[in-house]
Amino acid sequence: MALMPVSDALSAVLAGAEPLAEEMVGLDEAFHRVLARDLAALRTQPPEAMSAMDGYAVRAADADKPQARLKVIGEVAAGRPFDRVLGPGEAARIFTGGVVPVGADAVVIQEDTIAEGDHVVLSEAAIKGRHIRPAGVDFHEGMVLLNAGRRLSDRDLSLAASMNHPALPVRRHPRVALLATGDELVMPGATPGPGQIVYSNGYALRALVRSEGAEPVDLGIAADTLDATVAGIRKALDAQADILVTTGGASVGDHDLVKQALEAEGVEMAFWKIAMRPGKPMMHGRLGGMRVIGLPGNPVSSYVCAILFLVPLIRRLLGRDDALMPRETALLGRELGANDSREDYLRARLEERADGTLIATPVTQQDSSLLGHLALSQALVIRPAFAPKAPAGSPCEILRLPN
Ligand SMILES: Nc1nc2c(c(=O)[nH]1)N[C@H]1C(S)=C(S)[C@@H](COP(=O)(O)OP(=O)(O)OC[C@H]3O[C@@H](n4cnc5c(N)ncnc54)[C@H](O)[C@@H]3O)O[C@H]1N2
Ligand code: MOO
Repeated sequence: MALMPVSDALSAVLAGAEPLAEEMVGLDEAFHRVLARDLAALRTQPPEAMSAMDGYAVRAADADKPQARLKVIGEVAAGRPFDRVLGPGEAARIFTGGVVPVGADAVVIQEDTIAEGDHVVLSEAAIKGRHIRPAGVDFHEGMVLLNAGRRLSDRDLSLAASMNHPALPVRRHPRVALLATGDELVMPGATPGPGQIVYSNGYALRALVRSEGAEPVDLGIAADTLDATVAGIRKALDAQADILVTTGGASVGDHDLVKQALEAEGVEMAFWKIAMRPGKPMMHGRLGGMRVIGLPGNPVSSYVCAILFLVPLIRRLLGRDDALMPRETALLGRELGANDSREDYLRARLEERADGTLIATPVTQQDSSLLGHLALSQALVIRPAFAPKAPAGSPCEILRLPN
């Protein structure tokens, strides 16, 4: 049977993935959360024309050349506006953030003035509008400055505060349950017995899940039995996981029981096996509201599939406006042979030349068990199925790996 193309598999994983419910959180908690609704300013900033400097508010027409001598009629500090109108020949002492008095249309900085009792002499001419921040120069009440679907940055939090929002509507964290399978797995730090290997996949996956704004739920390691795998799936349901990610047991061996266990629990499989390397035995299905992604056990396969399928799914559930990872163009750092029927995702080193050109050099060993090469790679080079031989220097598509 022909394997499912990667793009069809991604469409199946994302089909019907609607943003999760919203919740209100305080500004400090909103960092890197995804905004659930467009956010409009609740006020105009600055609310009135304000001075950008310490000095004197003046009427520019009174002081269009140096040596103008003006009467100082009062003082304006930030938060302490003053209610008099500036008349001809008058000035007001003003400090940064002070509301510019009615009648004034320029500020002369303190360094360009000489105070003489209740008068001030300007050593520079005043220029209309100079050192004044007009009302609303930053934003006006009602303006939408942050859009739904945006992952909030540190600067966004200050902007939202300035818009006078003490709390923001964000999408709740998707819960991602991770269930490893394999009799051979022991935890890091243990002394592995004959043939045993150290469990590693979950660490990268949980970190990736967390960095994408989802909440990982660790369901541990299930033994290679149907009962243990079914018990793990039920734990995911009990944990109200939005997504269950299994690792291992996805292929065709006698001990690969994940698909069987999922189907026994009523999972409707959308696909099993895709035309991709690494990641061929990946599967996907649904159990009620829980989406299931069955990843292959090889550590590189599970990670690459998580980047390609799990990350966009989490982003869709968060309602992000950038669910699909951007692809870039680079030049190949070495020759590649012709590809077969599986789309290839080659681990590659990435360098940037002085002129900005990216050079992606696939590591020579691409076996899907090699974590050393994965850790040293910064990108995946994407080779379409049946791509012909490509010489060094030819353009290729890449996907950057997260840091
Ligand atoms: N006859 C065939 N054999 C295989 C095929 C195939 O099409 N026909 N596909 C191969 C491909 S491609 C992959 S990928 C693997 C995936 O198989 P499974 O998903 O069943 O994975 P396991 O057999 O359970 O494990 C593979 C490998 O990875 C190690 N592993 C598993 N989990 C972890 C973990 N959490 N941390 C670290 N290492 C883990 C496991 O010990 C195995 O060495 O199947 C091929 N076979
Ligand atoms: O496609 Mo499997 O995922 O090589 O290694």
